[in-house]
Amino acid sequence: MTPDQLSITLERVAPPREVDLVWGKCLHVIQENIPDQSFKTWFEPIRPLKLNGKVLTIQVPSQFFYEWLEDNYVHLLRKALDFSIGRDGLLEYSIIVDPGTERHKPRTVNVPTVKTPQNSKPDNFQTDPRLGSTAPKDQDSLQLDTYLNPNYSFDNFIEGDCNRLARSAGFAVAQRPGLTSFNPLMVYGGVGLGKTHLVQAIGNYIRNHFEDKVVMYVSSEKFTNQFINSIRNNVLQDFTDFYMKVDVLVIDDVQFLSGKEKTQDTFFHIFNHLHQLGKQIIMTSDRPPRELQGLQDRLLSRFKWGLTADLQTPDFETRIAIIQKKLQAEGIFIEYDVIEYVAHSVNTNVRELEGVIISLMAQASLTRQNIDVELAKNTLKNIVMNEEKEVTIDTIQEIVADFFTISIADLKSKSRKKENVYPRQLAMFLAKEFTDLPLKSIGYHFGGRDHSTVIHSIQCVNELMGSDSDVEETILKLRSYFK
Ligand SMILES: Nc1ncnc2c1ncn2[C@@H]1O[C@H](COP(=O)(O)OP(=O)(O)OP(=O)(O)O)[C@@H](O)[C@H]1O
Repeated sequence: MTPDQLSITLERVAPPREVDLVWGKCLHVIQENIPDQSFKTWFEPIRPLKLNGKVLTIQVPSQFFYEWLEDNYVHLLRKALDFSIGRDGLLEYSIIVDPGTERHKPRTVNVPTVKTPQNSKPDNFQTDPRLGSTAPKDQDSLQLDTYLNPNYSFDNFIEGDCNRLARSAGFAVAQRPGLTSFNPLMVYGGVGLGKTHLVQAIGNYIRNHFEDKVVMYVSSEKFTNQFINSIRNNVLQDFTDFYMKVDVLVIDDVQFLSGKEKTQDTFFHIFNHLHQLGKQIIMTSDRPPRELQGLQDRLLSRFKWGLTADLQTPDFETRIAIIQKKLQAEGIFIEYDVIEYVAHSVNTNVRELEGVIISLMAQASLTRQNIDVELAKNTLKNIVMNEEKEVTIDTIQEIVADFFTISIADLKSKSRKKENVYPRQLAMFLAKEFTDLPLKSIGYHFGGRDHSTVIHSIQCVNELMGSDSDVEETILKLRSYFK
């Protein structure tokens, strides 16, 4: 290296910032006082932002993260501040409220006791000046855009086989509203599978990329209430005029219009008017148009003019990706085996999956435990027990292990001993019968076996049942526990 190169290298090394040094001292104290795993989870993601006199500002990834620190580590943080700044040191949190847009919400906390959180302001619902509407300001008044939730975006909508068509059609519509052949775009699917998320993402995208376009998102329920109010207040013309002026109409849960003839008549006219003008119409429904009973045929036939795309239950890999995205948004780190366990166990819909993750975080916060598979199991057990009384794979394993007086560990182990193999095969057989889990997931719950082992076990039990009355009797007994 020549002296010139050396001097260049030296010039590039920035001196450490004071805030980094101070936070480094804090971390030193913290690391000495808590397990490595907790340190990694709760302190590594923190970024020191600035030091203003004795006030240290740190950036935390989410509201949840901040609350966790406050609930669990406030005394440790005080100790760390005493060491690095002194007893009059103060800590200020900067919370990332929306990771996508990097907005920050300052929140000052004088460790250990004084919190001065700034609550987010309620949405400022105003009538929209672009339409000159004079509708009164109540919850069913006519307002634009404000019903769009900015948290729903394409970026945080995970793509998988379950939603590929709907997502790409949605994205095409968002890029060229009214100009594709997907007009109307009808997205349908079961509860909690992302219909609202997807159509709101389309609305948000259009709003952010086409300033002049007026986007209206409304649930069919709200639309109906507005319609009824407009008749009551003798302003039906204002109501239809309002909707006929929008560029993009997103109407959620159209199955709700079922049986409401007058509302359907008005919607029909609005639909025709907008469609003729090349305005974009986007709808969701909990079932395909052909199954929408109580809707007029003339509406149903129009729903089919554009594209109808469905959302299916996400597969295992998509569930993993959804959980990871959710954790990332919350700024939480959870070991992969826990994520895998939850993804294997919750295969109904995304809302439920998110619910489990939130319960898990809450549970961990309340009991001050690390988020591990054991905690996930207990959380899931409680949710399932309370809400559905559904048979879970854990229950099956517990009952079968008890029945044969072997341990659950043996039931799941690789042991080839006869006294373990037979109960294991029976448990897999019952898991197939009583849960909706795919074979791959059942195998996963039995020590990570693959789906062909599960098929083999089920075949063995079927054969034994036909040839051995004791086996048949055992199965009858075991079944009775789950019915
Ligand atoms: N593909 C996905 N990627 C990320 N999050 C998703 C995805 N699908 C759904 N979600 C999340 O799951 C939750 C439920 O989704 P959403 O409310 O859009 O479902 P829905 O189909 O409209 O349900 P409902 O029929 O009850 O109205 C939301 O928090 C949403 O963000």
